[in-house]
Amino acid sequence: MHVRVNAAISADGKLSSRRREQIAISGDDDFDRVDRLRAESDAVMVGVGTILADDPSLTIDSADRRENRREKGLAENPARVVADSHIRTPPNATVLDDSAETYLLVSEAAPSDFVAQMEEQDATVIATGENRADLAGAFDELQSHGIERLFVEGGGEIIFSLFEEGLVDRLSVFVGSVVIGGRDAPTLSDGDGFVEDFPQLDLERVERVDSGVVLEYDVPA
Ligand SMILES: NC(=O)C1=CN([C@@H]2O[C@H](COP(=O)(O)OP(=O)(O)OC[C@H]3O[C@@H](n4cnc5c(N)ncnc54)[C@H](OP(=O)(O)O)[C@@H]3O)[C@@H](O)[C@H]2O)C=CC1
Ligand SMILES: Nc1nc(O)c(N)c(N[C@@H]2O[C@H](COP(=O)(O)O)[C@@H](O)[C@H]2O)n1
Repeated sequence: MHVRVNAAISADGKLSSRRREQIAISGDDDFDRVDRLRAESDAVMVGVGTILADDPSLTIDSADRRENRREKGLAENPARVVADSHIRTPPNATVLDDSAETYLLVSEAAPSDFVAQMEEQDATVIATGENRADLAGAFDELQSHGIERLFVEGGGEIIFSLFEEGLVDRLSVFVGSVVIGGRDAPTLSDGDGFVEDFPQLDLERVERVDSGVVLEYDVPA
């Protein structure tokens, strides 16, 4: 499986403010770049923190791109994947609507009545890991469902875990020309953080987009 991570950060590295509300850091051109990357993927993934904060759709905006996928025999939207160990995704979350397939990556500790409720809503539940979803194991299972190109849009907790487990192949970051600040505001990579063996990146491309810049990195194995 090929895993690409993308996020938009402020010039001081934040994904959002301390209120953890959705903030449009990207401008129109960057949102369009992200829409193209979604269209080129088999699935779009976020952590449940992003579901609770943003209630995203994770679908493709452009009708042309959806049509293009249909012509290739693909579903008009990529699948949606939510890392959600104990099922905190609300039953009325937009990712559970019928515009795309949805996978929930849960742990074996996820309450069985919540699992049943998600399955009733046509979500596919993949259980790995004792108390927290085991991402590597869950990705193997996603591959068996035909997901080869996974596009991860955040947030900071899930991005850290993916780097920690060596699961990231590519990273693109839009750096907006704004300062958000706040010691409790989420950053691109949160979790416990690294103290040694910091993942190294190869900077491949820098492009001015909107009033910011897109940095495109390869992540060597
Ligand atoms: N600017 C941007 O591009 C973006 C901004 N955001 C912003 O980021 C914030 C949300 O980020 P954040 O709170 O970090 O949430 P995340 O979306 O990273 O979700 C984190 C949650 O995912 C669950 N999870 C399941 N398995 C794992 C695992 N193996 N490793 C880590 N987490 C796992 C955990 O909950 P549990 O233990 O219950 O499973 C964890 O709390 C919001 O403010 C949102 O607006 C989000 C995306 C993009
Ligand atoms: N690329 C990008 N730029 C920003 O400024 C953002 N705030 C985000 N957020 C991500 O996009 C998701 C919203 O998706 P929908 O438009 O609802 O499909 C949001 O949940 C974050 O993952 N991204």
